[in-house]
Amino acid sequence: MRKVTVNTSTSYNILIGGGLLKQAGEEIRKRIQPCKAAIITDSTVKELYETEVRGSLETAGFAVCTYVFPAGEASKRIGTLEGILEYLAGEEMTRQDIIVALGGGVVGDMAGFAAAVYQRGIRFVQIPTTFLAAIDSSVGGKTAIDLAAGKNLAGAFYQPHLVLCDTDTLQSLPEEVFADGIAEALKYGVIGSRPLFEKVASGDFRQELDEVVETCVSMKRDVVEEDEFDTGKRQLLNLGHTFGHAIEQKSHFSLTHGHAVAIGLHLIARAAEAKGMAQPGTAEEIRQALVKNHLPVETAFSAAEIAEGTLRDKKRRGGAISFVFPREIGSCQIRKIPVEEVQALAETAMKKEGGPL
Ligand SMILES: NC(=O)c1ccc[n+]([C@@H]2O[C@H](COP(=O)([O-])OP(=O)(O)OC[C@H]3O[C@@H](n4cnc5c(N)ncnc54)[C@H](O)[C@@H]3O)[C@@H](O)[C@H]2O)c1
Ligand SMILES: O=C(O)C(=O)C[C@@H](O)[C@H](O)[C@H](O)COP(=O)(O)O
Ligand SMILES: [Zn+2]
Repeated sequence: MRKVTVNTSTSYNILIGGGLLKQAGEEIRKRIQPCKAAIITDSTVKELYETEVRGSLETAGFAVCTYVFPAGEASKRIGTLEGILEYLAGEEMTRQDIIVALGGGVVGDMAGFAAAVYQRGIRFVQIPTTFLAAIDSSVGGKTAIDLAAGKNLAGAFYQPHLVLCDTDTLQSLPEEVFADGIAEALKYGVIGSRPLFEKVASGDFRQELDEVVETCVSMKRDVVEEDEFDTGKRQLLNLGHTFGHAIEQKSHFSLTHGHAVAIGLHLIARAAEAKGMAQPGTAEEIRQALVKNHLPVETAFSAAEIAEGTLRDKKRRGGAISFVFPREIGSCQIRKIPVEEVQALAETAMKKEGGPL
């Protein structure tokens, strides 16, 4: 088992390894006295892993109840949050009890936000079951729901008490869901590690999953410890997300987060290169890595539509939005772009000799 420690407003461990689900109860009991534990999960993950986690918690002395909502991004909304909060109240959960978020990023973001606001905050444990959640969303304390206007527009910074990543659960992921995580893993590579980028780009790292998860969460840990509340360096983790979130929202969330980030990553690399900010060849290397891993690199939305969606980004401050631009694979910079120049930036990203991309 691998262990990464995160020292933020609260300190917690990320445990990574095969077979951890059956140790969940024991690992949680090492940190939290037996109490009531509400497992929050989605309809798909419930069928796969809830029984094992419930059994492990009960053996360790926890009294377990489970709340299930329909799988998918469409559930990451205020109605689901209300359902969870009313359920917790109906179960008479108190501040000494815990939430266990069992699932992908949607479950983690939803359950984390519920934990942040229920009785003004109860402890929660993340048990990620997608590659994306394992390397990214379960760590760092961003919790959120979507609004009709855009992605993650209501939420809280609220750190988990423990992250338990059983990498065996990643075996049951459909390929396209696994690929969502690959987009975020490539993002980490572009932000700060060419070796990671090359390993993930090769598509040949399934035998080294634990190591890849550890590398990614360690990179995220380093950034989040320095800037927990996203006022500076943490914005690097938004590489590919500024256009990506706009595309995701414009698709009415029919495009998954990871797939939208893949397109956003390619577009911003093209823009950086066209503006002379990135080493020539960077965008093509990113494009090839994405295509090799069956991720999209283009969108049918226009530059005007993407720019319009981008205006609601949380990195906007008045008349400017911060964008993360690659310099080369392994190095990025944050630059402010005036709102009125965002559409031109999107046009530059989409322009191709002889016509638009
Ligand atoms: N908080 C953060 O820092 C952060 C970081 C990145 C992404 N996110 C958010 O995460 C969400 C995307 O997360 P995701 O890609 O995990 O999507 P998801 O949670 O919707 O999971 C994708 C699908 O996989 C299914 N699934 C989950 N685990 C499975 C397993 N082991 N086997 C088979 N099927 C399984 C789910 O039921 C779902 O249908 C987005 O809402 C995004 O905004 C948050
Ligand atoms: O943890 C972060 O910080 C990130 O930016 C990670 C992203 O992968 C993630 O999608 C995050 O939820 C986006 O943050 P947001 O603040 O733009 O909603
Ligand atoms: Zn993301």
